[in-house]
Amino acid sequence: MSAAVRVKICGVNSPVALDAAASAGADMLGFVFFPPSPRALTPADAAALGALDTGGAERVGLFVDPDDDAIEAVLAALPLDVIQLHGGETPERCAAVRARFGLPVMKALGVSSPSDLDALAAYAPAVDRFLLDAKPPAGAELPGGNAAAFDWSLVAGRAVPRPWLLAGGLTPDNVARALAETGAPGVDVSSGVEKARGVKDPALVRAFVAAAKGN
Ligand SMILES: O=C(O)c1ccccc1NCC(=O)[C@H](O)[C@H](O)COP(=O)(O)O
Repeated sequence: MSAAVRVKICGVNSPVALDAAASAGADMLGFVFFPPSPRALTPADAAALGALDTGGAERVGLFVDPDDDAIEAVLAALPLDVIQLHGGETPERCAAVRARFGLPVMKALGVSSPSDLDALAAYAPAVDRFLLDAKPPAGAELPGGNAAAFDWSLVAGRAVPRPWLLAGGLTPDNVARALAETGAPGVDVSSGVEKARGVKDPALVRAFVAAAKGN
């Protein structure tokens, strides 16, 4: 029997969203610390959410090319279980963040061609997990969370040297097919469970987790 699919709901930015994801059985809750995002939290917002029960889900803090002070400020407000780096961080920077904060690092890599996966080998010693995502479409304002999918055949059956999540354009309607076609051990979603940009829909969150976990 294959291991249970791990599910991350990203862009959790309200008590309603947190409760929906936690009660649906999400394994990871993503908190965005990138001010231009409509999903972004301030450290004060994070402190309020940090008081809520995650139901055992890991708290993942998402940063884009952060300096150490930015991560410090968040950690002072909200204990994190994982740091997601979603910018142009080098393997050396990922290793430095992991050493400085003593937390697992999940590195997001954009995928649009086979050669993008060559970077996995260089990052593997420096990180604990990968998130394989679509590259931002032309003109996008955000490096992620754009409801854009990539060609799943690029990662189908691929030996990824760390636990990983498939991301980009997933929805309750396509996640089971994405898992079947790629063999990914886990999935990440943001836009596909929103009723408006930056606003999670509890019913879509429940439907996504159920579809990903085969319930
Ligand atoms: O979601 C954001 O607002 C965001 C902002 C800046 C960098 C990354 C961001 N999201 C990264 C994620 O992990 C998303 O969940 C991932 O890109 C998938 O997004 P979507 O295609 O919208 O499901």
